[in-house]
Amino acid sequence: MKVLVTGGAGYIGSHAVKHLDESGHDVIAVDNLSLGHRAAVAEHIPFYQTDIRNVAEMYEILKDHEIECVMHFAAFSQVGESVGDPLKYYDNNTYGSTCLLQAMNEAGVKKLVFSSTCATYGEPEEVPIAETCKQNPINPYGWSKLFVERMLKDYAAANKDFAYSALRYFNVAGSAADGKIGEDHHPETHIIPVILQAALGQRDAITIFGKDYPTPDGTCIRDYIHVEDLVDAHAVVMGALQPGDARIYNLGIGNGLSVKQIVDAAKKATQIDFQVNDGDRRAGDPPMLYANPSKIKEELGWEAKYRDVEKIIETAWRWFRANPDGYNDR
Ligand SMILES: NC(=O)c1ccc[n+]([C@@H]2O[C@H](COP(=O)([O-])OP(=O)(O)OC[C@H]3O[C@@H](n4cnc5c(N)ncnc54)[C@H](O)[C@@H]3O)[C@@H](O)[C@H]2O)c1
Ligand SMILES: O=c1ccn([C@@H]2O[C@H](COP(=O)(O)OP(=O)(O)O[C@H]3O[C@H](CO)[C@@H](O)[C@H](O)[C@H]3O)[C@@H](O)[C@H]2O)c(=O)[nH]1
Repeated sequence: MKVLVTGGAGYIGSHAVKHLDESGHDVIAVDNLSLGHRAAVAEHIPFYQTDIRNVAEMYEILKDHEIECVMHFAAFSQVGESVGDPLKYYDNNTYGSTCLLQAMNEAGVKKLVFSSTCATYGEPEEVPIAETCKQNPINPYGWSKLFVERMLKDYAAANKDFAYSALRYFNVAGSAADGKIGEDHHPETHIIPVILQAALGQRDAITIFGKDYPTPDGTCIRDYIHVEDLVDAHAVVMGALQPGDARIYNLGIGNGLSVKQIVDAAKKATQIDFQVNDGDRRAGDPPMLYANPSKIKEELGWEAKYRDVEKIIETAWRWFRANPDGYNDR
């Protein structure tokens, strides 16, 4: 299929571009490089440094390449930042997706796979979280994505030949197994890369944000899925999309792990006893998020291959040790 990946130079988008290319699809990448890295996209892949809010340019790219499906990763995604600067999130994530849909509409592109998030569930009424769980975000980031889900539902209702999927990711981690690409965020806020920076000596310590949550060890619980499993699920979902489809899936493993458990797993994976400090809660963090991942397994036969977080951390550790300065472009 001819696929355009937005946010293709970012962490997950670059893994999607690589996976689609290696699976024989015709893939092109768009990224404004506000956070992404040109070197994360292989030279032979057509790349456009374009903002998704530029409808005219996006229209031209979609038309020129006769794109059949868009995988839409471009967004800002830091929960804490979204609490302090909500307009930044509504502008880029919600309005940006509106612009993208306008360009797709004009260019006649009928398929979209959208990066949603388990942050749309807020503090879920029950865990594990099924897709039917009420969506009630507790931070602007989650709202900025939930609005897009709603917009897609309304757009699909008005355009019966349109097909889309909203994939609600839990916490994405790890790096390509062949070590070619990895995670490089500035600033880095995600727990696993922050820990690995501490293990490399680039940080004095890591801080656990809150030990007084209503969880067994008092730290927040999340569900960590390997980035290569995640992008594989995208390709499977894309292949299943038929006109009129609205496929909503959780992408997680279904295994809730606390921040303390992640710290312990990282100490084992790295064999380094980095310093761990206790800190206050971070604004906007729900105590417990983990998936019921059975819907995608039942409907499409897909499930994650990486089950062990230590193995996931090992792939990230390999990338961090080989590339201590990431793509070295900041
Ligand atoms: N990382 C996670 O754990 C996680 C979990 C749930 C959902 N998500 C979602 O997955 C997607 C990708 O996340 P990521 O971790 O790869 O983030 P990332 O920051 O590494 O990648 C996002 C990319 O989008 C680009 N971008 C941002 N705004 C743009 C715009 N207006 N026009 C063009 N390009 C733009 C950035 O330059 C960056 O390269 C996001 O939509 C995020 O909300 C991520
Ligand atoms: O230095 C740190 C960083 C994080 N945490 C904690 O670790 C957990 C995971 O945090 P992080 O890695 O920042 O991920 P989340 O805040 O859970 O958000 C990620 O996962 C969400 C889905 O759960 C996505 O929607 C977001 O885009 C993505 O950033 C949270 O409890 C944090 O409070 C710490 O204790 N110390």
